[in-house]
Amino acid sequence: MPVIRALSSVAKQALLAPACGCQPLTVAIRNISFSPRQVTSGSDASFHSVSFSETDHPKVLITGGLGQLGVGLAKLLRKRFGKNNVILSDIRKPPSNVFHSGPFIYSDILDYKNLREIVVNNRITWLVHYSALLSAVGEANVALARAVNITGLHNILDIAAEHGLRLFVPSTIGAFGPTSPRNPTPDLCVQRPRTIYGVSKVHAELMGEYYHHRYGLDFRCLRYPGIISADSQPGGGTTDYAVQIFHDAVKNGKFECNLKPDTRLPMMYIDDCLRATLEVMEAPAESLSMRTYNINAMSFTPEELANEVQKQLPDLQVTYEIDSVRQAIADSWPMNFDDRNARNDWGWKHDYDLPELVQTMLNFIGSDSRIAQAN
Ligand SMILES: NC(=O)c1ccc[n+]([C@@H]2O[C@H](COP(=O)([O-])OP(=O)(O)OC[C@H]3O[C@@H](n4cnc5c(N)ncnc54)[C@H](O)[C@@H]3O)[C@@H](O)[C@H]2O)c1
Ligand SMILES: C[C@@H](O)[C@H](N)C(=O)O
Repeated sequence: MPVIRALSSVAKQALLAPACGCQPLTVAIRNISFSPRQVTSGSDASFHSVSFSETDHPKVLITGGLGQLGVGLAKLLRKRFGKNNVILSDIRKPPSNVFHSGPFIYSDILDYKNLREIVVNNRITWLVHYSALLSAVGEANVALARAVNITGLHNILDIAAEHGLRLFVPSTIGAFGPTSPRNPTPDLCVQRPRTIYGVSKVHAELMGEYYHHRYGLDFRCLRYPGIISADSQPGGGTTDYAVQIFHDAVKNGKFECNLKPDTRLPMMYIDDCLRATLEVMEAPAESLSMRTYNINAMSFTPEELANEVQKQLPDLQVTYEIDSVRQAIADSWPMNFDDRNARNDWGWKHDYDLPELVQTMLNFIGSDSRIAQAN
């Protein structure tokens, strides 16, 4: 009998062992009983038992932090948790204002050991994973997008599970495709995106939820719409036109749009997006009936956006020169996003609709360019 018991225990361990064939590791964190990747030099049980207490400030690492969203998120989180509790990271060199505004560290998410070292040495408790190649640049470099968005995500998931981190990974309207209901798009429906970006984001949603159920990982994910910001540039997506129009309108009075005038997409002002991210990270686990939520604010077409901008800048001239890659992507994405679950579960509520968005963007960019002219 002891032999049978031993064999059945080995079989159980084998069944529970992750696909990478690593040894399972028992850690003293709520539900996590198995690590998905082997810790090479033996587990440090005392480290794992020092888990983040709800009364402490979290110690946050943001990957891919020098893109459109990371610097703004660091600013918001530093206001709440203290400057030194939020570390920005990226593979690019930070501009001097970012470098001097708080901790910055080099981190390539494809380097697993380097990531682990950063998490351990800085006693990280929250990880916000922003590194990615977006939809349009992803189509231009599928191999790199696959590496960063999929292999990189695997590193992040394993590190987060091993060290009991709360993990935020953004998804996107791009995680839906032409066979999804597009008007509106609910949280749960067919997801067959036709871009490497979308495929990698569906993969991230599913892997995060799987790690949550299998290893107890505290995975949280929001599907962002196209994000519009004044003081940071978008990184090569399909919704970038909705940022560029403001800069061109103020500087040149002319804008050439790369999407058709009637292409309707869900959009959000950056302050709403970053606040939603903080709110879902702080939401009590019991309030989350799902781990991946749609969030939305507004939906508009290039023509509707141009009309709203022209209320403030009547001389703006808009022409259309369609980019066939971006147009095909946009035509497969949601037109309206159904975010009722986020609103009901953890109280999501946006502040900015189209008129406030336009006013805020023009005020910001207008005052910026007046300052530049004066200098
Ligand atoms: N901006 C949007 O409209 C939007 C909408 C939906 C979802 N999202 C998601 O939000 C996240 C942040 O978006 P963003 O607009 O700031 O993206 P971005 O393209 O502006 O920035 C991404 C950053 O990732 C970094 N990066 C690339 N390869 C890396 C690597 N190997 N290691 C570490 N960093 C690497 C880049 O240097 C870049 O600074 C992304 O995951 C994106 O998919 C963004
Ligand atoms: C929508 C979002 O994921 C990004 N802005 C893109 O267009 O690729």
